Amino acid sequence: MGELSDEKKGKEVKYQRSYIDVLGLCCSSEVPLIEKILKPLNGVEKVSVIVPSKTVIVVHDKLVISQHEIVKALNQARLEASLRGYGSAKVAKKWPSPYILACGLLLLASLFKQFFHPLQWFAIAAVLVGLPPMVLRSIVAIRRLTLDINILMLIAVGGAIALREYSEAAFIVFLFTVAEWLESRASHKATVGMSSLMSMAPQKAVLAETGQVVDIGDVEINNMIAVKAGEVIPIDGIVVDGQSEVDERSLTGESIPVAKQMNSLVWAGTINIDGYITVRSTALSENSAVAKMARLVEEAQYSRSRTQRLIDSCTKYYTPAVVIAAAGVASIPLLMRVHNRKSWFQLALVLLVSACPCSLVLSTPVATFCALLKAAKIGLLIKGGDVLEALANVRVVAFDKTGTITRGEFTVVEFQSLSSNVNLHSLLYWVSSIESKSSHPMASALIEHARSFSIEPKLEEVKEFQIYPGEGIYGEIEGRSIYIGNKRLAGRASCGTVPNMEEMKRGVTFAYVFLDMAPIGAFALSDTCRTGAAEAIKELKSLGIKTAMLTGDTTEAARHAQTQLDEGIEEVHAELLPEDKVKLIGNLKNREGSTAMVGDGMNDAPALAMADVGISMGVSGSAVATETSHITLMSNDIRKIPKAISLARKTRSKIIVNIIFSVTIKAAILAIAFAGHPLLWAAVLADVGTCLLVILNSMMLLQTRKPTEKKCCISSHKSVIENAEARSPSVLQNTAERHCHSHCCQELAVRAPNGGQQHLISINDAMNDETDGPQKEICCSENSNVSSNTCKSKKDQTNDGCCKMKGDCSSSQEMQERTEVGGCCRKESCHAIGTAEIHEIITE
Ligand SMILES: Nc1ncnc2c1ncn2[C@@H]1O[C@H](COP(=O)(O)OP(=O)(O)OP(=O)(O)O)[C@@H](O)[C@H]1O
Ligand SMILES: [Mg+2]
Ligand SMILES: [Zn+2]
Repeated sequence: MGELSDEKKGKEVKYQRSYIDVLGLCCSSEVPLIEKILKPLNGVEKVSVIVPSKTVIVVHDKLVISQHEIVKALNQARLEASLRGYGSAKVAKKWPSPYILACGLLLLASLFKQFFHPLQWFAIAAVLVGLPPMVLRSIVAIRRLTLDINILMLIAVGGAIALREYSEAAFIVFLFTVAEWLESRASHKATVGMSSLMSMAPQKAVLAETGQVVDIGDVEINNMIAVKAGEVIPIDGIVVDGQSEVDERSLTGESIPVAKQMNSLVWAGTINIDGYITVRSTALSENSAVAKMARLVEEAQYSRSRTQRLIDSCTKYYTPAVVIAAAGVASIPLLMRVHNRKSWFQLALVLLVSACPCSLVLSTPVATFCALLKAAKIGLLIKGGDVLEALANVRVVAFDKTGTITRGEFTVVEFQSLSSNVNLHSLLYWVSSIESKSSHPMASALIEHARSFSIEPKLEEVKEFQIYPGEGIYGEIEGRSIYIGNKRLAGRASCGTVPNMEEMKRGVTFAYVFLDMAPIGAFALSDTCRTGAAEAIKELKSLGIKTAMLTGDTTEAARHAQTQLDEGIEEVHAELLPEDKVKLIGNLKNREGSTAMVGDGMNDAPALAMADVGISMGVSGSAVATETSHITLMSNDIRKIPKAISLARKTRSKIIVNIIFSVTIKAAILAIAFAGHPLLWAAVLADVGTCLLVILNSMMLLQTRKPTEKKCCISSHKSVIENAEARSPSVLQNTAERHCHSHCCQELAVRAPNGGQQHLISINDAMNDETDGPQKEICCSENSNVSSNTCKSKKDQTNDGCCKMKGDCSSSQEMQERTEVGGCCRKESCHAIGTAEIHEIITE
């Protein structure tokens, strides 16, 4: 075993993954060519070609073949390959090459041949200027025995010249080269997105102890890494020293910075905004969340969707069939000596040009690629085009409750002993010690509860620990066999009757503690719904999708959540075992059609696998759930689910439009040709034009509409800070800490008129609420963009969170990073974000 893993490790070190930009990759018909060039090379392990972004990914043995040798091999075939370094996306060719321009000018001149006949020779010159790259690529393709678009075009040009239609020949060359340039420009955006995803984490890290800069590949688990303000965190890990705000947008798609202190988890590729932190690495660089994400997006490229497979298998026959037909149309009239041989020959050429299936071949992968990229940007990891297709067809979405609809952050509302022989103290001690071995969300609440009574749980005292999924846990402590869980567990504990805990607050989760065939304790916990859960359900409904809740929790807890969601969920099933969830998903699939399941826990994995689309929660969610699922929500925001479904549906319609477009245009050109008007230039224009339009149409998926929820509450901060300060500073402090610790206004505390009770509402509700002014105060006391330690003291902070005077900055080192804005200093990075957001509010 040890030997095997050593070997594997050696392999990982030896193999390198290189990203190569190939500008000359214009059509998917060139994929086999690239594979034929690279696969036979010694040391090349795997080649994958991503057409939409013109990227070739090569896994190779760096000792046998270097990156530069691979690039050289591609360049020998005139593929304009170049190595992509870290963080550098290739620059799109802004201007067409001088050859293309010269070709165009000569062609233009030749069009005036009516006035001056010798001008027709300019067309020949145009062909000669524009042709060389096509010829060189054709030669390579012929040598590799592949038929590619360059060869087809070359034959068409030759044919046009043979027919003495020089302008036509020049036109083909010009159109073809211009289209290629336009395509590379169009796909530039996709390429940038792709490479930014793949090179999000830096390649170097600074060791905290020595200050030494090392290659990220050499960082081992449990190394201490120093990350300065403004730097990208290079590795996944735990903060062991310092505190900071981290921008996790690259991973979760959330624009709100997250506060990190001791023991917080941080991820590679996220940006440390304003503090100096030391991070203990918890994963090797190649296993970081971002590396996994990049690998998944990458793999999603070669996992072809059903539509794509269908198209690919059609075009496999289409091209040769059309080429053979063209040969027939050209040669048979020649042999039969029919009189209008010229028009038959023209028809053959039109057929030949139409044999290129590029727009049809590109119709699905480009749209899929753009959709996956877009999804990754908003924090949704979708594992392939097939998933996207399935998602577009979803009719029902089923949710797990704890940790999915609710936060999974329980608080103990009641804890009592049911037996006169057991005092509360020992009961709490036993329960908390056994729960220390569980990772269930209830466990941490129970442990906290015990600690609040100064009882320290002792993990090491627990023997024979066991988990009963959907029921509870079992453990032995101080020689006692204790079961903790719901009433199902009574059977295991051989306890006949379970007391009906009417006195426990209704509508919350409750559970029992059993010892020696009798219930000795009972406790009740509560949990609240996630921000945006109700909204997500509402949005799903507006998309015509049914929702269901499948929970292992009590009926009361399920009802409680349902009430919080405004009775939005159509089907609620409670007190389920993991296998019941699987059965119910099966039922839903039969009854309603395509079903998605959203869950977080390890016990949800079977249901996730059973569903047509399994969606798991969070980078920090259970690993099993993440592995089994088809989609991972990088942030725990379930509002991303309706977004994902809309995206999938949009992608589906883009693909349909692309296919219809490609097929009808090609069919029209062929029909016109067979009807007696073989227009060669139109055929070429249709071919390159549809290709381009398919790409542009798909790229529209990448467009970002500014989401309204991004509105931040700087203006509302102000009013609240002012109002609260006017009343009492402690109110402000309190509100800040209780509700606004996550920096911005995901949630706002709203004070009722006359200083009544506070309650929480979501930012959207607050923004949408028309009533404004004195009756309502929206708060989020601290400025979201400026960390609280910006100024030496809170008093020095102005309403929008900056320090009044430069001298108020807390340290000279920090001062350098600040800029002076309107007489106050704040951090440069904050300043940038701050202005952007203020601006947004003003314009709205
Ligand atoms: N560690 C534990 N301590 C106490 N009770 C437990 C524990 N684990 C599970 N239980 C009991 O089992 C029930 C269901 O377990 P679990 O939460 O794992 O199911 P689930 O299907 O994931 O439900 P949910 O929809 O609430 O996430 C819990 O409500 C609780 O009563
Ligand atoms: Mg669960
Ligand atoms: Zn084509």
